[in-house]
Amino acid sequence: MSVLVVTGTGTEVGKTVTVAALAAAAVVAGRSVAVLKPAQTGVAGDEPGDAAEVRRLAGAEVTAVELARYPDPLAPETAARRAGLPPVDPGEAAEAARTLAKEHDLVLVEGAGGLLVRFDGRGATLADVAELLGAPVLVVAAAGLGTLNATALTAQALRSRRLECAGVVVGSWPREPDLAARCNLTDLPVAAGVPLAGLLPAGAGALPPAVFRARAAHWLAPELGGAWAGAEPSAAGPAGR
Ligand SMILES: Nc1ncnc2c1ncn2[C@@H]1O[C@H](COP(=O)(O)OP(=O)(O)OP(=O)(O)O)[C@@H](O)[C@H]1O
Ligand SMILES: C[C@H](N)[C@H](N)CCCCCC(=O)O
Ligand SMILES: [Mg+2]
Repeated sequence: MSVLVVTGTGTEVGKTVTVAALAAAAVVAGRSVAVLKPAQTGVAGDEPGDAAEVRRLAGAEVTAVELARYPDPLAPETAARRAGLPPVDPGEAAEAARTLAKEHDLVLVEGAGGLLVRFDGRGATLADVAELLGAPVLVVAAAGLGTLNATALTAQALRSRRLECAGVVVGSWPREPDLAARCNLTDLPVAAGVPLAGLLPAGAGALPPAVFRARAAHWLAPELGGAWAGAEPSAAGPAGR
């Protein structure tokens, strides 16, 4: 059983849809999968969060676990404080992942926002969870101008904590990539110091789940359980290839 922590260079970069693709490729390959979202913010009541979205796209075989949710769409520390609720403890998050790893071939842990977003008043972050687990961290990045700096900063933060970076994935590859995006196919791995390990085509999250599951492996490199050979998604978009 293995645990993979998934962070991003920020929020809204495509972590959830990337986690869903990782889960789908593993399910299709006959592996058991759990997704853990330690801190879900910006959802209230019984609204579906990221873990539920992963299960919707990757299949009901996926075990989806959320440790805490807070209504304000903010960093978990801030959202917990404003809600008067206890923050997520990184030790509890790591223990939850270990427990899931006893019964699943693959456990995917999705952060909230970027790597150093605070969980609690002590400044604990997803990096602390990864350190406690000794788990590699996959970085999900944006495609276009600005992503090189954000990716390099995230990779540097991982290295400074002696955390293994499992690669960088572009969370939403545009149908008509501009000059910066096209150059980033070469420059992103240099900025990150690790290989480019996948491209999620823009719109992938909106595909019918059956199509998403059938295509997910094409978007991820073999080291992530996929069959992506480095080509850009076809212009036909995520459904086509
Ligand atoms: N490849 C994609 N296909 C379809 N929609 C996408 C894709 N990437 C991102 N989005 C959309 O952008 C929004 C943010 O994506 P996503 O939820 O994956 O971000 P995130 O990095 O997981 O954010 P958070 O920090 O809240 O977890 C969502 O509404 C999602 O539908
Ligand atoms: C609400 C959002 N979708 C995420 N769940 C939380 C993102 C926190 C980002 C904090 C920050 O980097 O400014
Ligand atoms: Mg998400």
